[in-house]
Amino acid sequence: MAVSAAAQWLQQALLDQCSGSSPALQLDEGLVSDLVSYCEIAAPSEAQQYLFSIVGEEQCKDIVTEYLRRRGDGYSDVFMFHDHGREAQGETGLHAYMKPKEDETFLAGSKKTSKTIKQKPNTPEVQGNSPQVSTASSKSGLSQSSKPIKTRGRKGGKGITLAEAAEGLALFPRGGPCNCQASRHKLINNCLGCGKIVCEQEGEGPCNFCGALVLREGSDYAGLEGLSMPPANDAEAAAQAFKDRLVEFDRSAAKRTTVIDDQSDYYEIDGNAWLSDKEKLLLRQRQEEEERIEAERRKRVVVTIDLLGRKVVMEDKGDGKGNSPHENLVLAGDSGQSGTSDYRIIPNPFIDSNPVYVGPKGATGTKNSEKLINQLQGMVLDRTGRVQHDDPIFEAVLGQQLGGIYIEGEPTSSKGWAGPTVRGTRSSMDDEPVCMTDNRNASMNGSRNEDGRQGSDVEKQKQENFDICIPSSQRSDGRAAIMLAPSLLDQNRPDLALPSIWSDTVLMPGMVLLKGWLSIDDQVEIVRECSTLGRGYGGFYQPTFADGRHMRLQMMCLGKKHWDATTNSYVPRRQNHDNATPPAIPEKFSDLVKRSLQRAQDLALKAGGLKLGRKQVEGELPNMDPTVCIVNFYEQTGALGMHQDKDESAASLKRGSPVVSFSVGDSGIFAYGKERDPQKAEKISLESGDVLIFGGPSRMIFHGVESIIPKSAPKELIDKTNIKQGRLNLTFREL
Ligand SMILES: O=C(O)CCC(=O)C(=O)O
Ligand SMILES: [Fe+2]
Repeated sequence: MAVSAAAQWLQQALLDQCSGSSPALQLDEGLVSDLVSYCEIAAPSEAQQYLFSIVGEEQCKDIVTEYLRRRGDGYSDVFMFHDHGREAQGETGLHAYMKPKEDETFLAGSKKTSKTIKQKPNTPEVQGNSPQVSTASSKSGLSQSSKPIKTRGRKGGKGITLAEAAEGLALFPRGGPCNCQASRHKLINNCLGCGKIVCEQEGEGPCNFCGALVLREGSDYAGLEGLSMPPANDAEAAAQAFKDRLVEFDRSAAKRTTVIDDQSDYYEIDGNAWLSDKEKLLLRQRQEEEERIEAERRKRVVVTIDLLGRKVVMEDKGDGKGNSPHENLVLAGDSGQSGTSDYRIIPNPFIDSNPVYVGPKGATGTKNSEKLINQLQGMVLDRTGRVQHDDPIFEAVLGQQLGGIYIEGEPTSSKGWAGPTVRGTRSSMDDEPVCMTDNRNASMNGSRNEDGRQGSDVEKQKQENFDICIPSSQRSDGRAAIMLAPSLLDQNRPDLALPSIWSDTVLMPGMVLLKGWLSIDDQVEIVRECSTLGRGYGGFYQPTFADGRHMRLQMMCLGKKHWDATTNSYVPRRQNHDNATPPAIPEKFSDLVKRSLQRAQDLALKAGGLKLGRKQVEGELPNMDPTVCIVNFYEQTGALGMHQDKDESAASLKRGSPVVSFSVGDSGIFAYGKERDPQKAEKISLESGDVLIFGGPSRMIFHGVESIIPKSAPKELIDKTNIKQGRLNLTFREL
């Protein structure tokens, strides 16, 4: 092995110190040789320190100085004696690797002595990003050269093994210390000594904190494969292969891992430090798009508020591709009139029975009613008569009768819903009658004919008067009357706890109720006859009191005279309205009156005989031959205030000639008593077919009709006559 001249000089200088009679040193030749060998591989400062500690500073100070000078590796005395142990830093700003103290953990299994790197001024020892081996020899032997050595297995000297790096034989490109923890600069690796996260700013090399070597994964500097010894046997080879697999698995774990960040669902955009501006913009756009889609979806929800059913129904109309079957569907008449109508209505999708179109033909009646009907043409009602929406015209007719309006479809049963058996308000009869209905007949005042009605006038009158039934012209095609449901006020009105009367009853002396005495056939005949008469000359009209108030009913008089509401008297002509003479009382009616009176007299006799112990009953319920009949038709809101029937002749009244009253159609709450005060009155329900007779001692009772019970008429009667909702009453008297 070649030995440098400096080493030879040092060896000789030390041996000289050991020779002579009084040698300064007592070292044998072998020891001196080892000492020189070590100095040759050590850095100048270490060699100096080594010699001082072995030989003694006093003895070998000059020798060391000369030896180092002879080595000629560029270190100045100043450096050697004053900068010992300090990390060398060249003009390139690169750090030389310094081995940690021996008691510190460095690289597993490495206990090499560190070497301080000699750095020549203005001579970069590191080129590019690759470290170069410093001027040092490998441990295997002393190097004669101060030039960088080439590493094993690497061409061009650009790479070193890990072992060499661990020995401190490499210079690494280093930046200044950085604590970004790889958030600003890319990651090099974690320091295995202290855990510090080393970034590219710091670069590979000794950890700035603890000095342990930190290399990036797969570093060119770290020839791990070069370090590994070939396996000694198969078991070791298998173990190494297994280790390599585990290490590879660990290294590629990040690539195989999919991170699902739930929080990103909530679009924490602005406050998210991990997003770039571009990513934020992208996420914001995506968020807006999703919000827009959601808003569109919500718009497609249909909400139906069913007031009567007391429920709110929501229907999602789906994805918008397929509309609801009801959407945009406008019900139309036969001729497609909906296309031209101003009142097209989208039907309620949640009612079982679809609404139907109001036919073009309205009811016969006054101009006002015709106008109303005309307005309703083209509108859509459901079969119950419920209005499909809040059109003002519909609202206008809600509180009124839709007389004469027909809808297409099956006939509607008036028993379609169940109303209470008895209901009414106390207040309705407190005062004198007040008009609560429309003035549909008011226009008739203008057509008053002083001369009475004859010929064509009569025909004209037939078209104009009120009809208690649905007109026959509209019946033939099976159309059914619109049945307006009772108002909420009606529905919620507390029922009066009236005693039910199921059979013929003597209510008081001279007052007898014949329950259901009129057969259905009788009732049908009465309705048909009154409908015909009512529409004709001298037929129905709405009377007006002297003070201008309208009675809440339709009236016509039959027989000898007409009752005048303005004068409370019987007159031959309807001078207060159209000067018509009253139609005659049909024979059939008179016959029914006589027969029913006979029955009532029988009952009164029995009751009177039992109650009063008298055998003479003639004074209690006399016979009567009807000469006049007042026919009243009460619509749903109709009523009649408390009154006495005292306009007949004095003789008739004195005799107690009875009033015979037939009730047909909807039931009515009938109040009666000895006083006008309705609060003190008895109340009974007069139902279709009932006959009430009051005469004799009861002839002058106060009585009135408090209210009408909607839809309480017998279905058979409606089916056979198409009578409108309301109550028909006929009172027969003898003048
Ligand atoms: O409608 C009724 O039941 C009574 C009618 C009445 O009292 C009358 O017309 O004078
Ligand atoms: Fe009366």
